[in-house]
Order: sequence, then structure tokens, then C-alpha cells
Amino acid sequence: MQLMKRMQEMRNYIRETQPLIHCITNPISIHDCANVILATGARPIMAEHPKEVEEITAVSSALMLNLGNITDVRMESMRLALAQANRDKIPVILDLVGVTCSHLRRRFAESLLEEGQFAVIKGNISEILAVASLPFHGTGIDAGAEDAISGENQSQRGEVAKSLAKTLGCAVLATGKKDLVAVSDQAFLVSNGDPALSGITGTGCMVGALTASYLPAVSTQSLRSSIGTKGTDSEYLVGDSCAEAESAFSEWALSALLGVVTMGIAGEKATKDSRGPGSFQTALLDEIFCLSEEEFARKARIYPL
Ligand SMILES: Nc1ncnc2c1ncn2[C@@H]1O[C@H](COP(=O)(O)OP(=O)(O)OP(=O)(O)O)[C@@H](O)[C@H]1O
Ligand SMILES: Cc1ncsc1CCO
Repeated sequence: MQLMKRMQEMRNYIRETQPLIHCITNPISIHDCANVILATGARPIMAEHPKEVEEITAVSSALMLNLGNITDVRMESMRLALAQANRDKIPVILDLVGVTCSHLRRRFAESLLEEGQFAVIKGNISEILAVASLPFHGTGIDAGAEDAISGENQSQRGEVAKSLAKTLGCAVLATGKKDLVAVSDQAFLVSNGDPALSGITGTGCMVGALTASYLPAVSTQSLRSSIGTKGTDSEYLVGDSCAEAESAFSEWALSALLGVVTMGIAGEKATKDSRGPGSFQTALLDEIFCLSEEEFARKARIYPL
């Protein structure tokens, strides 16, 4: 099916079904993440007590794990929630916030990626290079300018993302001035957005939350058969589930494309009505909420790599 048409279907599905999205995330952008999930039509629940997260994940339609401002408690809760989501075939997005800033976070991300199955892994380009065990230049939670996707390195970055997607059996989303979305055999560049998006904190986290909102739109049947396809494209697949699993595998990428394009277009529109970061932040949430089907289709700038 045509990419744009399928994305519109997914947006409508979320508005109609209002799925519950469980988020274990940092306190800096937690409020913004909850609001962008609401703006898509989905319902957020931010919950992180280790004694309740399994119960909450079990009744949710997607799980978002965000490593920003990590604590012992959230690390424990993330492990428990991830295992529950994998048992129940609930799709999970891992946002690699700050894996460039400490060994602790890198080791924790590696252990989650080893233990669990993900629908999408996301980070700024430096964070993606870090989990691919390649040199990176990010400091703190920011991507390094040297790592940014450019005309010269975009095909190499595409190969890195595809290879990571293949190894992990998930879609990979790398954000920055240009965003990159990849599955094992396909990569797209997105050139929507505005520099003002890097002038407020948490826009990357919000892209993760938007992506999480759209994960439940991947059809249930395909979803069940595709989680657990780590390694090679078909290693864990048998018989008829193969074709369905492969299409679901690509649909995880559509959730990521929806997340990042929505943020990009909303950012472009929000700058027109704002005077600085304060009014920009308010306008951004309104634009995410108001983004029409027609405008999404007309303004999306997605290119195959
Ligand atoms: N200079 C820019 N021009 C256009 N779009 C941008 C620019 N900088 C960021 N964006 C957009 O902002 C969103 C967030 O990306 P970014 O890479 O800044 O995330 P991040 O570093 O993880 O953010 P945070 O840590 O604040 O949550 C993406 O949709 C991206 O396209
Ligand atoms: C500023 C900041 N520090 C840790 S997480 C976060 C929010 C954006 O990632």
C-alpha cells in the first residue's frame, strides 16, 4: 500500500481507538511527552514504580522507555516492563537519551537490547552511532556537529542504521537537522523541521512519544508474528507468518516516520506564530494537535536513501 495512505490510516486508527501508552521516562520532558500523546488521540500513562509497572504495561498498547536522567528505580522498572511487554507482544520503543554521556547508560542500553525485543530504537545521530559501537562525538544529551547527517555521509549513515536495524530486528530512528528512519533493507531521510526545535528541551523525547503513540496502529496479527525477529530477517519466522512479519517490520518504521514528520511539520508551522521558545512550545503542541490529513500529505518531506 502507498506509504502516505497507510500513514493516514494509522493516524485515524489512533484517534478512533485511543490506545493506552505506558511511558517510563525522564522528569524533564515527561509533561510534554504526555501532552503530545494526547494530541495524537492516544492516552498516556507515566508510571515507574517497580511494583506496578508490569501490571500497567500488561494493559497498555505500547511501551516507551526513555533513558534520560536515568535512576536506579527507573532502570529496575524498565527491565520489568520490557519483559512484560515482550511476553505479551506489546511493541516497545527505546529512546537512547544520553547513551553518549556515560558508560553506565551505554552498558544499560546494551543490556536492554540484548535481553529484550524492540519495535523501534531511537536516538539523535550520535546516540545511534554509540549503540552501533562506532565513533561518536555527542556530549551530554546533544549530538555532536561532526556526526550530523550531511550530503557526503548520508549513504554511510543509512548503511549503519540498516545494519543496526537488521541486527536488532527493529526499526531505527536517528534524529537531527535531517532525520533518518531505517529497517534492514530500506532507509528514508526526512527533511522537515526547524532550528527552533532544538531551542526547547525535550523535542527528541516528544518524537519518541509520538512514535510510541502510533505503534498500536501496526495491525495486531502482523505485530504478534513480527516481534522476536532479531538476527536475520527470517531467522525466527516460519511459514505464512513470514510475509505478515516482514510487513509489520516495515510498519514499525512507519510509526517512526509518522512521529518525526509530525514533529517536523508542527515545528515549521509553530515558528511562524511565535516570538521565542516560550510561545514556540505552546504553538508546537497546538500544531501537532491541529495537523490535518491534507497538510500532513502536502508538507511531508520523505526521501528514500
Ligand atoms: N536544526 C534543525 N532543523 C530542523 N529540524 C530540527 C533541527 N534540530 C532538531 N530538529 C528536529 O527536532 C526533533 C528532535 O531532534 P533532536 O535531534 O534535536 O533530538 P534530541 O537531541 O534527542 O532532543 P532532546 O534531547 O532535547 O529531547 C527532530 O524531529 C528533528 O528533526
Ligand atoms: C535536559 C535533559 N537532561 C536529561 S533528559 C533531558 C531532556 C531532553 O532529552
